[in-house]
Amino acid sequence: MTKLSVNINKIATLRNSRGGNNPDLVKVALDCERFGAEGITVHPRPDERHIRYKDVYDLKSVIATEFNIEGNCREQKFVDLVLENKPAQVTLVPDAEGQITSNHGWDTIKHEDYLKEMVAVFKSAGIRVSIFVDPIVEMVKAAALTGTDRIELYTEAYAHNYYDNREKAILPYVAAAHKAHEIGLGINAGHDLDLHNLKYFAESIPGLLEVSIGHALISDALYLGLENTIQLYLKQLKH
Ligand SMILES: CC(=O)[C@@H](O)[C@H](O)COP(=O)(O)O
Ligand SMILES: NCC(=O)COP(=O)(O)O
Repeated sequence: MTKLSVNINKIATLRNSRGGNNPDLVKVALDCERFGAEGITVHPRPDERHIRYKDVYDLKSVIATEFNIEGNCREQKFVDLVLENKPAQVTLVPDAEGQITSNHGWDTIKHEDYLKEMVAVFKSAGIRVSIFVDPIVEMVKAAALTGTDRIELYTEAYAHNYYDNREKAILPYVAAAHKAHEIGLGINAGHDLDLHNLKYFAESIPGLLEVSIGHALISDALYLGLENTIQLYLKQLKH
């Protein structure tokens, strides 16, 4: 069964817009768990425009499900943060500073040696590692050479092309997933997954272990309520 990890970046965006503690990020994380989320994802960025580094410490001490920290391991501050908090999983994402949102996966061929080094750093601290990649078979193959436990398939292209032709949009993901299985990598996925495109994705990707969803889920919660929204997302993952 695929686990739903709720990305709470957008809750922090809302909180930061007024400088106080409303909404309370920790409370929202705990409520997400209470409402059925099987993990909590955060993606602290160097400018701390949503998740602050301090939030990670606050969350780590209370989260009972799988805590997933995403970010760019080229930032030493990020590496230290992850090692000090020891989440269940770290997801390595190659974002440039100031980027609006993630827009590409790692070039695992070009950066194989570097990634191998970083994967070893996190794994020796007992942290499961996932590498964010585009759905390209060659990138999946090279990811395996780094020693990573999992890959996270970057699903923006799938989400973008879903309405046009979902059968075509899913093809590179199916090929990437088959390769990942063949070489023993676990599969996560995320970015722009939503209530419309999630079910077909989860049904089409065998052995999908986890999806992390933030933007659409938090937006849906404005209309549907957080508890109901989480239940609806969980329903899409049951097949
Ligand atoms: C790696 C990924 O796809 C998501 O974590 C995405 O980057 C969310 O980050 P923002 O909330 O900053 O857009
Ligand atoms: N790893 C993807 C993630 O955490 C959430 O991405 P999005 O749903 O906010 O696009």
